[in-house]
Amino acid sequence: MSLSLYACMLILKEHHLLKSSAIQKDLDTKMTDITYDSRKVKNDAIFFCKGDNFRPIYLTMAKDNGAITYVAEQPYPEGKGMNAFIVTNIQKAMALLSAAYFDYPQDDLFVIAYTGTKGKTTSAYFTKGILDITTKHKTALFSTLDRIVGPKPEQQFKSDLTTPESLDLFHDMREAVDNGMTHLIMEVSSQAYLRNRVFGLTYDVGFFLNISSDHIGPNEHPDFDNYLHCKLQLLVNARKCIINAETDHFDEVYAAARTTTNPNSIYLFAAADYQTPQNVEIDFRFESKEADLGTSRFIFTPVSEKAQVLNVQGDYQLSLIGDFNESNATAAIIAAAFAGADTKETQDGLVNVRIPGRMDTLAVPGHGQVYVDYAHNYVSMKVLLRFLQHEYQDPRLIVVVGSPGDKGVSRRPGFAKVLTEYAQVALLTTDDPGFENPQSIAEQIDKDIDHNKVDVSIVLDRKTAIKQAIMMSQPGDIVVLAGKGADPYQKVRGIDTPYETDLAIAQQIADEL
Ligand SMILES: CC(=O)N[C@H]1[C@@H](OP(=O)(O)OP(=O)(O)OC[C@H]2O[C@@H](n3ccc(=O)[nH]c3=O)[C@H](O)[C@@H]2O)O[C@H](CO)[C@@H](O)[C@@H]1O[C@H](C)C(=O)N[C@@H](C)C(=O)N[C@H](CCC(=O)O)C(=O)O
Ligand SMILES: Nc1ncnc2c1ncn2[C@@H]1O[C@H](COP(=O)(O)OP(=O)(O)OP(=O)(O)O)[C@@H](O)[C@H]1O
Repeated sequence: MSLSLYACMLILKEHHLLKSSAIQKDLDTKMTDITYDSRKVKNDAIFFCKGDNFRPIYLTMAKDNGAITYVAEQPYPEGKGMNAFIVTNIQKAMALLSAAYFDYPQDDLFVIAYTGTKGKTTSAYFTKGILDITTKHKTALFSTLDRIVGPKPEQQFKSDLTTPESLDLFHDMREAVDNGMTHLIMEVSSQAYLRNRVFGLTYDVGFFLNISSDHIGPNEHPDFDNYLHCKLQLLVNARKCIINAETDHFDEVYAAARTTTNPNSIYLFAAADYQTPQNVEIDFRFESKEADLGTSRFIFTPVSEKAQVLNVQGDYQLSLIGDFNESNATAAIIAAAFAGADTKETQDGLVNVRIPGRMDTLAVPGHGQVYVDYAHNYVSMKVLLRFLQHEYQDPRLIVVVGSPGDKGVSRRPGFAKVLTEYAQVALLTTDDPGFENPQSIAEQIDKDIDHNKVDVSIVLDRKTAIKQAIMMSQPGDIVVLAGKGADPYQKVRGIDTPYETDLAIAQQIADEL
């Protein structure tokens, strides 16, 4: 892979990003490496000076390590003797130049993108389950949990971000294409738009699943409007837009899709009995059928004329319980159908999908049923606890939960509200405290809980909290270990401190009984 100075110049000018340039060599000079990390620079690299924590010394290091060109929002004396592109927006410039450097790998992939406050990972894994059959394992996945760029085990690794930095995104797409992948399913976070990680990227099919208050705070979005605005950008950049008609702010979501997409390419889905306030026509419906505590069953029906051509009507079964997962699976069926899946592949692909940390369950002899779930804001906890309350017919709900530090501050009153509404016992504990004091986070949740309704204790050591919750539970009770999912770490003061996982701890406690 390579990129010439001339190509950089053209791309930056075309997008009105170039403020000035300093060219030391022939414009045909090619850069044969690309990075934003001085520690990774190889000879003849193009280096991006970006980020809140960028220091000019990194440019010196990059130059010493062989970078010949830098891109930045301001000129740096440290870059003397290098080619320089000074741009108005480094994140946009990096996205555009990375796409070009990696030779536009998105053009060789059918790209399915999911955004939404909740359900992205689940929908993405459901879609992968189906398309692995349809494409014979030629489907890549960029999710919060895993990045899968090929069929071999060494082509699968853990993600650090839901949506990677643009340079990494296009790099991994190129790897996927070179590994023979034909399809890509990706989760797109609101941060990805805020930070221009997906600037210039168009999706074949883009999904808007839902929106609820989250990710607002000093290191995230300034307010809800900004959060919604960023999420809507996915629809503006999708060739086909699929919207969960039951989402909050439906009017704004639908309007965003229509700004760039013909209504013929916009599809809505909803539960069988859901009526959109404006009487907009629903294209796909799903209807729950009788389920047991291990499986969900539902009927999926394309109802509009334009939806019926997809021909994936049928009865579907999931190994992942939770009525919200039927909505997520509906999205996956639509995505897979647009990618060419038929009903049989879809049924076979969905039935065995399990996602680490989503509705994992464990029966503890002599005690309650344990659920480990990644629910970590008001809405996701509410749908989870409401579902368990309904399925188990008003059991005693014992919930172990904490709220992360440095972000998502609105989750704290949200947890207090949902615990008051549904739980009988709450053990407030530690969940990625970061640079905050976990005791103080727990107290912030605790102060808004109605103590007449919920028996609350603060047990900061998460393992101890889990043990106490399980040991106090009686047969018939439900113990919910919420928020961490399958995370094998606690983020403490900038360090991912190893953590055994909620499920492993629960299993260990059960084994020791
Ligand atoms: C706020 C945010 O988006 N920050 C991301 C961003 O950081 P940044 O651009 O500010 O870069 P930085 O970490 O300040 O580092 C400065 C630069 O110096 C470079 N450097 C550093 C050291 C050195 O020796 N040499 C060197 O060149 C670094 O490579 C970097 O380019 O780029 C980094 C990658 O280069 C990301 O790791 C980082 O994500 C942070 C850690 C993060 O946690 N982000 C969260 C909020 C996030 O994006 N979450 C969403 C999900 C939430 C949602 O649903 O909205 C996600 O998509 O994951
Ligand atoms: N459609 C949905 N509506 C509400 N809650 C949901 C929905 N789907 C999943 N959840 C809840 O949210 C949790 C996280 O689900 P999932 O990982 O699929 O979402 P996500 O959008 O990827 O989340 P995040 O951005 O936090 O990583 C689940 O464990 C479940 O409790």
